[in-house]
Amino acid sequence: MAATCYYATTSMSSYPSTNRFASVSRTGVISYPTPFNPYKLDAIFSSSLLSLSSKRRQPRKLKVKSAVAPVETTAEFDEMVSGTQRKYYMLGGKGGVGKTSCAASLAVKFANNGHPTLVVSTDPAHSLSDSFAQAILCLLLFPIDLTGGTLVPVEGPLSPLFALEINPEKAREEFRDVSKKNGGTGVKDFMDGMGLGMLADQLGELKLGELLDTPPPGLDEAIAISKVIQFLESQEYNMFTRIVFDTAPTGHTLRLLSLPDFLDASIGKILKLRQKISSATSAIKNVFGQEETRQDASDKLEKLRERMVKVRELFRDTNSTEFVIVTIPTVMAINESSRLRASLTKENVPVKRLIVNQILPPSASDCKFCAMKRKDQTRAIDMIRSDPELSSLLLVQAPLVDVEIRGVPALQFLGDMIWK
Ligand SMILES: Nc1ncnc2c1ncn2[C@@H]1O[C@H](COP(=O)(O)OP(=O)(O)OP(=O)(O)O)[C@@H](O)[C@H]1O
Repeated sequence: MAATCYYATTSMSSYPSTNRFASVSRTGVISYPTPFNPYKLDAIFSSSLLSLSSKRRQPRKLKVKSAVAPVETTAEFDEMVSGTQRKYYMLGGKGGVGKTSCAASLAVKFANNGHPTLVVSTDPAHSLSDSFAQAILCLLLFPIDLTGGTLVPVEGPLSPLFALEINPEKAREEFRDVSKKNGGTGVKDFMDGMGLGMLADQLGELKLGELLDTPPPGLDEAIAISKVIQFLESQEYNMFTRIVFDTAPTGHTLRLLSLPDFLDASIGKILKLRQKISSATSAIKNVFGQEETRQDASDKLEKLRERMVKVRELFRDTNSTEFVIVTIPTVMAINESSRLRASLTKENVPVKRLIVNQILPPSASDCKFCAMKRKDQTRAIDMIRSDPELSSLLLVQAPLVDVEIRGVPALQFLGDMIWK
């Protein structure tokens, strides 16, 4: 069926041409986002904006033969932005679907709507720096980059926006050091030497060596998140009212969800064991003079356990946290999203929104490739509507744009299309 639409003719290579990408209502009327208005400063630094000089012309009427006709839903951004109490948004999904772009665009949108915001990447393969095109700014303006575990200001939004990339290796080392001191091979050797073989066997059961040498996937992220929570509790960071997490791909996230329970139990056992060792060997320890070090390690381990419990609680707190699933309109990605939702439900993690990213924009004249692709995407979107895990979620559609999303103006533009 033919539908009337407006088609803004601009050069394919110029960034603002993305305003051709529109949403299609049930009745087939296509509406376009508000005109793009980049910041001047960012325009200087962001390579994606070098071609801003091309002129935008007035839209003209065209007839469109076919287009993916998704049900028009909004992300209900009003609800996300309301209130000044702190809220956490975790964006996750299959690798490469656009988690970082969506997370960064949400962070920019929050900051532009009055929320001092922090966006954190806990994905071992960070791309937050790339997304903000911050490396360019770093070289010119800041002596630091996002990867150093330091909060980096992101220039452009109306309210403060900071970005942080956690170094998972460092976080893991911290855990390893603490655990080794308290229950790892050091203690085992010590106990063996003291003829406490039975307790040593119990340690063996915990497979502590394995845990420390080849940490379970998700451990890095759990520790990284717990560290973020830890420093957000300090007064210095009270100002942040929105925290956006760009999480690692699905598999990691799922393991992360069950990890706090596992670690909680393991660390709990280690601590109990530590108490047993303590009473059995107090006389010997006094001779060795190690009591203080061990107590210190015990305290650290206990703190780590508490932080893990907090991560678990945070993920499940409906009042302050939401997990947003990001996907693309392919059968494989949607199947994975469905499994992710099922696991999140099982773990009592609140999910309300599903972002379907990279939807082909409507076009007046599809080539064969585009027509096929569009059909494929329509089929995939239909799958969502009949999927028992996904159909109840708010389905938010994000168009595929013709340039890479890099830099604050680009993220703002994407954000204005997704977070409405
Ligand atoms: N709607 C979109 N239109 C065009 N390009 C997009 C869109 N969304 C994301 N991209 C591009 O796709 C690539 C991957 O995006 P992004 O890094 O956000 O994905 P990711 O899910 O975080 O990836 P990873 O799992 O590797 O961390 C980037 O080059 C990004 O610019």
